[in-house]
Amino acid sequence: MNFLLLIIMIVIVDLLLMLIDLTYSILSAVIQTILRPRLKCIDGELCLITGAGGALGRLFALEFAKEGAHLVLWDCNAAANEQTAKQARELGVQVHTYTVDLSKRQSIYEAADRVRAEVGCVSILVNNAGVVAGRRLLDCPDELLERTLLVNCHALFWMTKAFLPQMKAKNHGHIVTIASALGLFSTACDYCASKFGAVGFHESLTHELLAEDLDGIKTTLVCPYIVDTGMFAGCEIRELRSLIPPLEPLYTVQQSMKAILAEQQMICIPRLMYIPFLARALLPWDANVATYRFMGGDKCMLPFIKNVETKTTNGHIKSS
Ligand SMILES: NC(=O)C1=CN([C@@H]2O[C@H](COP(=O)(O)OP(=O)(O)OC[C@H]3O[C@@H](n4cnc5c(N)ncnc54)[C@H](OP(=O)(O)O)[C@@H]3O)[C@@H](O)[C@H]2O)C=CC1
Ligand SMILES: CC1=C(/C=C/C(C)=C/C=C/C(C)=C/C=O)C(C)(C)CCC1
Repeated sequence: MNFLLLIIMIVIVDLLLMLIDLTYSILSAVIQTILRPRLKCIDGELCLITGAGGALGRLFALEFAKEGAHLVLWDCNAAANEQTAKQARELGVQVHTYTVDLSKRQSIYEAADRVRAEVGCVSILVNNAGVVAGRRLLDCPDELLERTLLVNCHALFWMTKAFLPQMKAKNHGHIVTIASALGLFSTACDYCASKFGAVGFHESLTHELLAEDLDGIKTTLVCPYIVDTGMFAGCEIRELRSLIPPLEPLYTVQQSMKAILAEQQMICIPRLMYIPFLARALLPWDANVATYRFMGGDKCMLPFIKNVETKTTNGHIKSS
């Protein structure tokens, strides 16, 4: 009887402590939103960015360079990657480039070994590379569907397995996942499943680090809406699109940088994207379908898919 009482007391005390933690977390999140959070210094840190030859990857590289971080840039497109490296070197930081195919696990592990031997310990990892097939499910070759999952989702596992051990050894590091608003709510596109996977990976990794009390290793999840980089050229919602225009690439990266340097857990860009995310969880399915239809979210990928089809017919689109 006394033992049962003791257990109940412990649970009540734990519950009270949890409620204090919960209130503190909500209050500090509100205060962080209102006040300017303190940004950490990353001068001299080694930052690896994947997809660094692409639009957002290049801007991330330049922003990290401005903060004084040395760079390791990965991309499958060597020429574009070198172009990013050239611009970053002009900012006075050391830059090392690697041509890596992120859809191949072995290629990731081999490049990671080379980085460790040739450059040193990566302390900031920005998993930015991403692809989309942009076809209707039944029209899409299996290899392209597979590539979306390999690059946008599986690669996150291999990258983390390759670079987390050194971060753990020092209890110091930061792993950034560039996912998407389409990792929080979906529309008709092969890409969504891979980005949902990326969000799930980020969350479970974060829980694992917390459970091991590795509080020196931070994680940040970035979930942008459409960014004007060309990756989703044609994707649009109905006439109301001026309410939610595509994001400027530089704005997207600067907002992401603020979140990373503030060691923020997650950022939706723009904040408006929290609404469909919450609606997905709170409203019945049919209510969500009604809002999708009203906003044009149900068919937003059709013009993009048409674009891809046209380019494919003209032979401009790469299939791997
Ligand atoms: N643009 C948008 O609307 C949004 C983008 N995002 C995410 O942001 C990230 C960056 O997007 P963005 O800059 O627009 O895209 P880009 O296509 O401009 O850049 C992606 C880069 O990754 C490279 N890459 C593709 N596949 C591989 C691979 N297998 N191995 C190594 N590198 C590869 C690409 O090379 P190559 O050009 O040769 O294929 C390219 O240089 C992606 O994760 C994307 O999903 C999130 C929200 C919105
Ligand atoms: C579905 C949907 C919307 C449209 C979202 C779109 C068009 C997102 C595109 C995101 C992209 C391209 C991300 C890339 O990573 C609204 C109108 C916001 C709200 C209703 C539900």
